[in-house]
Amino acid sequence: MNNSDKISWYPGHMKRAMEHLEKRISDVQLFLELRDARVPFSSKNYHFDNLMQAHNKEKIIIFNKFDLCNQDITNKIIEKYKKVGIQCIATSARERLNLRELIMMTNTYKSAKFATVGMWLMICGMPNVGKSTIINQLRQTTPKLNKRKAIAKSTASPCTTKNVAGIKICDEPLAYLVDTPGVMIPNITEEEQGLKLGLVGCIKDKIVTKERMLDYLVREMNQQQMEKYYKIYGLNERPKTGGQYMLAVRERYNHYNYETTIDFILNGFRIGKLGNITLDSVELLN
Ligand SMILES: Nc1nc2c(ncn2[C@@H]2O[C@H](COP(=O)(O)OP(=O)(O)OP(=O)(O)O)[C@@H](O)[C@H]2O)c(=O)[nH]1
Repeated sequence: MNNSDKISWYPGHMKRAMEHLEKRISDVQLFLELRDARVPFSSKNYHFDNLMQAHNKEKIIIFNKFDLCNQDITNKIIEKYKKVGIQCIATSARERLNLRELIMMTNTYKSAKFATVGMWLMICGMPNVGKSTIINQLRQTTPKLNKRKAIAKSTASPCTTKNVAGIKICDEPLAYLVDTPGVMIPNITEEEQGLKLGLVGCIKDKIVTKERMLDYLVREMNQQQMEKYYKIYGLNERPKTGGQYMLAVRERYNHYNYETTIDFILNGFRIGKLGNITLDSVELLN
């Protein structure tokens, strides 16, 4: 990642996203901050936290994509957060895990002001963490709403969530989503954070090079003693570097070029084929 990449990714997007959040902040009773459970700290946005504090707003942190992470680590983080009074929950929007529990959790924040009109929520999170998927799935958990078609578009590439204005996501307890899901743009200060966010698809591949991401991934998977990532491609030996891994997979599948192999591996990682992993360490909490 070079400086110009950092600059082009961050300020314009970030400014617009934050302006949008600020405009709607008074309409919202509770924010749902969606993070990718594979990067539970790297997908946090400090500007967002400052904004919440400045406006005295509460939030629930949702560690989504629980089906893809190291679940022991997520459980430890949740335990630690809860001890200091931070509300959080692990979900898998794809597998509809804990969505009803999430809605019940939001209900505990209901104040007298919102008693008859229901809860007004806003979902915020970095690109690709699953905002659209969770919105659509939340509606599916409500019997009367589940026959309607999806209202938020979900794709595997970052930055596709579009306006979804004031929609009902639950009948009992009554809950609405206010306006556009807030897309928080990462403020990347370290290369390692960029590599992690690139791997899970929160930032576009052109921002960090795919070769560096692959090298980082192999190092992490080796450090965590994972085996599935090479065995699944029929390799008997643990590769030492991303380059070694890529060459072995390319030879095995007879790919036409390196680019095809790298995309093949990165896509495999992103859908969880290479094994469950969390790239941030729980020690970052201390
Ligand atoms: N395995 C898994 N995949 C998920 C989960 N939630 C979402 N996805 C997938 O992640 C990708 C991105 O999901 P979206 O819902 O489009 O993410 P988003 O946050 O709305 O993305 P932007 O529009 O870029 O901000 C899609 O391919 C989803 O199917 C989950 O809990 N588990």
